[in-house]
Amino acid sequence: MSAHPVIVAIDGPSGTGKSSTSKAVAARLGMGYLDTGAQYRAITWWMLSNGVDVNDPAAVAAVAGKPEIVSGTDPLAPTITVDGTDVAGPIRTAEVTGAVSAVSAVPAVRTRITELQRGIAAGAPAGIVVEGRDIGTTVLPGADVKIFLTADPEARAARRSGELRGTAPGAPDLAATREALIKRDAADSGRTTSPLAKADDATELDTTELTLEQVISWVIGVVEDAGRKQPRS
Ligand SMILES: Nc1ncnc2c1ncn2[C@@H]1O[C@H](COP(=O)(O)OP(=O)(O)O)[C@@H](O)[C@H]1O
Ligand SMILES: Nc1ccn([C@@H]2O[C@H](COP(=O)(O)OP(=O)(O)O)[C@@H](O)[C@H]2O)c(=O)n1
Repeated sequence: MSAHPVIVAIDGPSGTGKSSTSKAVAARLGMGYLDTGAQYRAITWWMLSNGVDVNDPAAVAAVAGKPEIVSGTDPLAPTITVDGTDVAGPIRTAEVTGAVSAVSAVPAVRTRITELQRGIAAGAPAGIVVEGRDIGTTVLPGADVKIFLTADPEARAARRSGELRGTAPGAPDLAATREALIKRDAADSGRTTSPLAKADDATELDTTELTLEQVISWVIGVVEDAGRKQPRS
């Protein structure tokens, strides 16, 4: 038994395997799971649905406190609602994907969502795997385990494109997906407030040549090692 519920932070750019890995690790270790990207997508969906100009940071900041975002943390059935509406599907549209970097760069949005994330992590009785862009650096700098996943843009675009083709008829082709992904990485890495970055004490894993199962096993190994090193209660 560890002294406190274990907190695992998994960061990295799009298509590196954060969501699939985090869900599987959490499920196998009996922990909670939080997709922070889904929360930024949810607030972006609300802005678009309410006619807010997502390219006007002041307009976004003025209403950043309005939507109530609730995340369910069961890794086998994660949920996300905005003001009680299930938005799991709508937050994955190309429109939301195209607007999310602008909305998530607004400091008032980040403050609000970061508070929400810290509350969820602090209230996770069995520990939690939290995935995103700034979890190890900003949201949970004291996390027990910090992992930063990377992969070549080609591999990431191919994975994302394959996924979109499976779920969204008329999805953009590989080149368009690659271009959109690189643009979003640059915006997320270049923003002033809490950019996408590897924490100094995070362990990096390049997943380009690895199967998902290999990545999952490696992360579980790192989490179990950290558990062994913790002081016993
Ligand atoms: N190591 C891997 N090898 C091949 N495909 C992978 C690997 N990791 C993830 N995938 C696939 O790539 C897609 C994107 O993975 P996802 O976990 O959503 O990445 P992220 O959360 O980092 O954007 C999914 O379809 C997933 O099944
Ligand atoms: N911790 C986080 C997580 C996501 N985000 C933002 O939310 C967007 C969507 O995140 P996501 O994890 O759903 O992205 P994908 O991995 O699905 O491509 C990112 O491109 C970032 O702009 C963020 O700013 N901080």
